[in-house]
Amino acid sequence: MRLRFTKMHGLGNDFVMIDAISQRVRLTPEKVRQLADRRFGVGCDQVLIVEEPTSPDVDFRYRIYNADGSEVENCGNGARCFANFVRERKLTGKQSIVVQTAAGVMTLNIADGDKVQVDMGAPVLVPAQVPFQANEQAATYAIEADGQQWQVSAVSMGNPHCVLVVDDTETAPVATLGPVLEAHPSFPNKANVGFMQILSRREINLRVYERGAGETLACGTGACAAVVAGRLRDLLDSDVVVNLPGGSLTIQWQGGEHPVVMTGPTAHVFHGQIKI
Ligand SMILES: N[C@H](CCC[C@H](N)C(=O)O)C(=O)O
Repeated sequence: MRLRFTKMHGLGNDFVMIDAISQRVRLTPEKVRQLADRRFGVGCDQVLIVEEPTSPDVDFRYRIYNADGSEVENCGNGARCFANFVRERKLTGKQSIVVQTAAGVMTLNIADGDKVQVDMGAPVLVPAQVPFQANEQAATYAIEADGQQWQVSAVSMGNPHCVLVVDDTETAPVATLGPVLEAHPSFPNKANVGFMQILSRREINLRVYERGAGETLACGTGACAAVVAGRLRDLLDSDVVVNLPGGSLTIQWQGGEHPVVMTGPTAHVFHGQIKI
């Protein structure tokens, strides 16, 4: 199959974007892994596919695959790139784009300049819906991992996140503890693991070991989940600058059922074709 694609990134979290409206696309998990492979393929953290909408009140269907071939519910940096991708390809001229992912429906708003603001919806904290194994909902949970006990928050932004507070993201055990918590039995669908350093009530440093992709330079849903976790612990205010290795995002959350709003840049790298 010959495939046209566009390579984009959000703060270095990189994507192969595929327009499945103007071309027939049949991707198996194996072909996703091949596309994502940084030596034998194009190379990316996630593959994002734009499809025709499945209902009249939605502009597009948006499928998200991790580099390991797993289909997932949501991708924050990907949503920003998606918004610019569909406008760049003149698939829409709207400022506000309604998309359906495996997690449900979300609205992408194009902010000024190259910044894109995304209403990521309200966080889900009920353990069974994250999903996370706990008898009752709490701001933090004690779990055993790697021979130690950790206080973690369990937050869903459509996709599951495990967030812990560390003294210094530079020295945090991301490479060793990340994969252990990603596959921890308390998270039946696995988890993206966020290591958050509190700089002030309005700024954090964050590193994320992503489910199905490993540590990435940035994670949009991870930034949202970290701010939610920080507010649940009363460590953060409602508007927070999140510094990731690839750059900074602005996350706003008023608490409760309010949506988490993420604003940040996107970048176009190149167009290409590949035979897979
Ligand atoms: N690895 C994530 C999907 C991509 C999320 C991330 N790239 C973002 O910007 O939110 C998961 O398995 O839920």
